[in-house]
Amino acid sequence: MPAPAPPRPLVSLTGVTVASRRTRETLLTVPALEIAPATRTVVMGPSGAGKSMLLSALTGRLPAGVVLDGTRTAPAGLRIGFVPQRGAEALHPLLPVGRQLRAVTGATAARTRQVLAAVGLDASALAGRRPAELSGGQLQRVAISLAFLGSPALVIADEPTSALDNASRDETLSVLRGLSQAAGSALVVATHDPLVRAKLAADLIRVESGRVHLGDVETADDARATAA
Ligand SMILES: Nc1ncnc2c1ncn2[C@@H]1O[C@H](COP(=O)(O)OP(=O)(O)OP(=O)(O)O)[C@@H](O)[C@H]1O
Repeated sequence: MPAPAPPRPLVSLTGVTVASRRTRETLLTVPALEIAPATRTVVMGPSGAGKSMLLSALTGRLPAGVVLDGTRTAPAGLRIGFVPQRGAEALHPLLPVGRQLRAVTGATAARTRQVLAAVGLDASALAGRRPAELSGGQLQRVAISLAFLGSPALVIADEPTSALDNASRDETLSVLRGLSQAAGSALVVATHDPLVRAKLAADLIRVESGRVHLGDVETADDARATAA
């Protein structure tokens, strides 16, 4: 019997470059990259290397002032959830948290309660509280709930733990891993922290000086660090 065909990737980038519209400087080069369903990947690299730009290229939503050349393919209507560095960035500052989760996603109160419970939060305790009344770790878990309430096939997180203490970091990674596994969503996380990769048991993409490398290859940055 022939082996089953591998699942179709959620997003493929082929021969992609992203450049500044004004200066034409190339900011990111992606020879070939595929994100398969239900996989976990971390994107690592020095500050300014192009990690956030790669996340934007994967979503197909680029910041103003840059242009993408090459081929990005993704199924029509691909649902993508996004988790920012600070949960507050995903939330309206004045609306009670429970109400805004339902208003933004259209989810029922029961489903909202269920997803909040999955990240360790009690919906009734949050119902009347605004984002400023929650801790950084709680806000990050609310942002994760918001991302998963939309039933995404792909969740993108940009430095989701860099503003957290170690305990909140571990909790955040544990809920990201647990929810993505339970929902069958692929997870792509940009980070500076090698522990994030270990705790997520994720594949690795390196970005160095705007160029994407797949897997545990030694980059010029690694060679310099080893030589130092
Ligand atoms: N809207 C934009 N227009 C032009 N250049 C940009 C724009 N956004 C980012 N850049 C440039 O693209 C390059 C990559 O930036 P990016 O934010 O992807 O880096 P990063 O690896 O995520 O860095 P950090 O870890 O510090 O967040 C940088 O040189 C940055 O100045």
